[in-house]
Amino acid sequence: MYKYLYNVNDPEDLKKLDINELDILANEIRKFLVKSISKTGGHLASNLGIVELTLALHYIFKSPKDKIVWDVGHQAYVHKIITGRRDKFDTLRKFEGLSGFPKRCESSHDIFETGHSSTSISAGLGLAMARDINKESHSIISIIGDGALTGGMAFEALNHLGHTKTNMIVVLNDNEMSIDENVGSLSNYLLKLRTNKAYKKIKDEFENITNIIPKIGNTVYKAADKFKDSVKYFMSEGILFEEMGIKYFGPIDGHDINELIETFNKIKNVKGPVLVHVVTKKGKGYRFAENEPNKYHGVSPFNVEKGIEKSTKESYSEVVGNKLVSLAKKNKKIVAITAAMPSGTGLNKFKEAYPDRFFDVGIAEGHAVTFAAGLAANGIRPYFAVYSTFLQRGYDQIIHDVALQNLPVTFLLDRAGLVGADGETHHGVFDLSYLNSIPNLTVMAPKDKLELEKMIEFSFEIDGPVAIRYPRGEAIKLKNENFDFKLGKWELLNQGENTAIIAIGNVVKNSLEAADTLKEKGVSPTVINGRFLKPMDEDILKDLSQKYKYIFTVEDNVLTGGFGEKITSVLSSFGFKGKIVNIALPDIFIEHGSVDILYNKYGLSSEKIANRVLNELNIER
Ligand SMILES: Cc1ncc(C[n+]2csc(CCOP(=O)(O)OP(=O)(O)O)c2C)c(N)n1
Ligand SMILES: CC(=O)[C@@H](O)[C@H](O)COP(=O)(O)O
Ligand SMILES: [Mg+2]
Repeated sequence: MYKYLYNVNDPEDLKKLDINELDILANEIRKFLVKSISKTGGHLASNLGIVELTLALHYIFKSPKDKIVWDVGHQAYVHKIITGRRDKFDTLRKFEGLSGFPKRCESSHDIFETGHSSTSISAGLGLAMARDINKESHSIISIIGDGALTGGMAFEALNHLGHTKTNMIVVLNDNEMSIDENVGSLSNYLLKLRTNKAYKKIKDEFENITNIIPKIGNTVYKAADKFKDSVKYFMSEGILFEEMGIKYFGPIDGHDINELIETFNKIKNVKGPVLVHVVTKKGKGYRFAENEPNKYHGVSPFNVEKGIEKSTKESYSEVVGNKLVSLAKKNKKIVAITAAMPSGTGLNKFKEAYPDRFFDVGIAEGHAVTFAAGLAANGIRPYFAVYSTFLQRGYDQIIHDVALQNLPVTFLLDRAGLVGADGETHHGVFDLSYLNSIPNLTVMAPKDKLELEKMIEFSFEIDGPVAIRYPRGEAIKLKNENFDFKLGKWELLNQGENTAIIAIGNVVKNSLEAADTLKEKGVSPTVINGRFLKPMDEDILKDLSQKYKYIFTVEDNVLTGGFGEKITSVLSSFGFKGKIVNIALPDIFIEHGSVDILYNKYGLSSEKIANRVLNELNIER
């Protein structure tokens, strides 16, 4: 089935192939990607689009001496395939398997680890500066997508790069898509560059001229630069990158392997910072992904012939989207904000229903937070739906721009807790800790769908900042519902004796199940839904401290600074003499793998919670 794929075990093997053979290899890689990812799940469309670009980079540069730095890293599968990891693709994103992102422990070709967006130019510049300090000689190539380029860090890095005049290559992989449609004025600017044929033609002619002039010292380069400058001023309203001191090359066809190789060959020795603008098609070669690249950005296993079939399960993100739409119908001041994740956060429905009250700011979480603060300072009620892990980008802004002024901004923290296959970079396991210490902020976590809806309604009644965190995946409905919902008041789910389990959010379910198991062993724990992290229910805690010998806390957050540690400190202030056991995630970065496997490994499954209680109580299992 494959003629060349299995012959490439190292980038050097590419160099034995001619252009036609590389083209055939590109098609084989696409087939392999579709077949393999349809079984494991993973990031499909971005990788299908970047095949020729990856081959050309590895063809011209000599990795790992030359350093290839991926932005976000979700599009590094082709790079993994040709750097000796092809045969591990059946383990992709599975527990103890290949990571979905670059990982230094996996290969010397993975220079810099990622998962979050817009880091590649900063990291590349750091590598380049270190190279210069160390007096080494190699190329640094950062590959950034048009979506990732909307992130503030990328601009900060370009600003720095142009100023330093360091030798470094930025490859802009422009497929006109973020996960969803790309947004912003920069995206419009790239469109202009892509479609400005006249500019491209003159630039091509300019490049032809410079190629035939004998290159004597620096003089010709300088003259050519000057000429290029004048063309630039004549033809364009101002080329952003050139104005920043970065030489712009492109746009070039990212599926024409010959053009890519020629371009990289030409620019590899150009002095100073260079940006190569490459135009690609997201989802290239697989009909379904080409037609709906957003749907095929990140996929679960699917049928190759039929494509992805619609899930019948309702996710927490959908619950949020629907609830916000209904709330916004009644309250005209409600607006919704996303940082480039309208589908992921369930805000697409809001976008359709209220396009004028919906804002996609691009991959710009920090900006989104302060933008929300500005809206709130002028009487609007913003709801910013964002993945827990990405809100880490807006931490100072939450403190400085929102909480300090006690502004009514609601943060909807999606993908809180363990997310599974994306691993270390994407688990939302720090939010309870990082939000806990912020004054004025109310922090809640629902145990299920109905409580999440209630919390969203409730947040509108609070005249100050609110954060609600909820997990990735299917929204569950538990039996116990007590909507006597008051600020800072917890919910008693199960009245027991001697022992209490206080759980927050997604692990309330596991704690209830653990209590059922424990009953069979003669232990009857009280189970409490600790729905508010902040403020805490000190009345319940006081009561427990007087009546109970053992108190267990359960959270899908790191132990340090989280729910359990806070309860421990409140209980000790009440002079609690019994034993407190905090069940939480350890002080390490949690690897990728299914949530069930990770819950089991880290003691958060119902079985592991029950066993822990029995162990502490010295009761045989
Ligand atoms: C800080 C941060 N916010 C959001 C995301 C989610 N995210 C992952 S990939 C992506 C789109 C990236 O678009 P682009 O760089 O153009 O790459 P493409 O998938 O189009 O190849 C987004 C928004 C992220 N990884 N990091
Ligand atoms: C690479 C990235 O950050 C996103 O594509 C992320 O993997 C999406 O995660 P979900 O599948 O949870 O939406
Ligand atoms: Mg893109």
